[in-house]
Amino acid sequence: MILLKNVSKSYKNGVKALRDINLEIDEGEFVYIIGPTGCGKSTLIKILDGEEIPDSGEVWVANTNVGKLRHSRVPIYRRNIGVVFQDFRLLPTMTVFENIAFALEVLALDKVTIRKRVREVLQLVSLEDKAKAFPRELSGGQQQRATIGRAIANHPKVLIADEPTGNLDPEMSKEIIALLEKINEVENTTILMVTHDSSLVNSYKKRTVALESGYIVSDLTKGGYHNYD
Ligand SMILES: Nc1ncnc2c1ncn2[C@@H]1O[C@H](COP(=O)(O)OP(=O)(O)OP(=O)(O)O)[C@@H](O)[C@H]1O
Repeated sequence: MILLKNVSKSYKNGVKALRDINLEIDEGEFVYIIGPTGCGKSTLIKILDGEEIPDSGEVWVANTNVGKLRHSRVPIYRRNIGVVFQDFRLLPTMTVFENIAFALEVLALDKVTIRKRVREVLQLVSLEDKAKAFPRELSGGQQQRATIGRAIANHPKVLIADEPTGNLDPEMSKEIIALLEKINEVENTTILMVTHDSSLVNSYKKRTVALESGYIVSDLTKGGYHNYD
């Protein structure tokens, strides 16, 4: 599903954000990407969603050669990927239902199909009773669940969650991990969760790829990470 071959990326200021990255992630996998601040996690995400182009190497996501994607093809390619950030980014003037529906309306799907999928998603993220609520009326955890619902509405092949628990307390963080696991299982979505929270990674024992100074320093199938910072 995801394949990076000898990928390197430097910025104009000379910072080498990623160095010779080799990574293969199969369809349906759940993988944590962990590492200290500045290790290259965001750069990796930007390369996967076509926002940045690597200096060298190959990047394949869902049979698309992302590094070679023409600029005009990026929006269509991004339909394969759902991205969730730590700061939710829901539209404040729309209800939860409308926020999720909006992700499908831009794809010009018909109304009946949209309503059916939004109801299905609301059930999956356990927000059926909040369909008519506005984001400001929700707790942080509920807002993040709505954001995740919006990100998966279009059945993306890959869901990238960039520090999705960054603004949440430990209890809500657990809820979000449980939801991501459920989506991974029910929808068979390949999930990449970026975090710097080693305690979280160590309590869920899933494949964990650790980055440091732009290098992959470990890739362990049953988790495990020790931050030497
Ligand atoms: N647009 C940019 N221009 C120049 N340097 C950049 C740019 N974006 C990131 N960098 C640098 O590249 C390195 C990797 O940054 P990146 O944002 O990928 O790290 P990160 O692991 O996501 O960090 P954090 O956990 O703080 O978000 C850092 O040294 C950063 O300062």
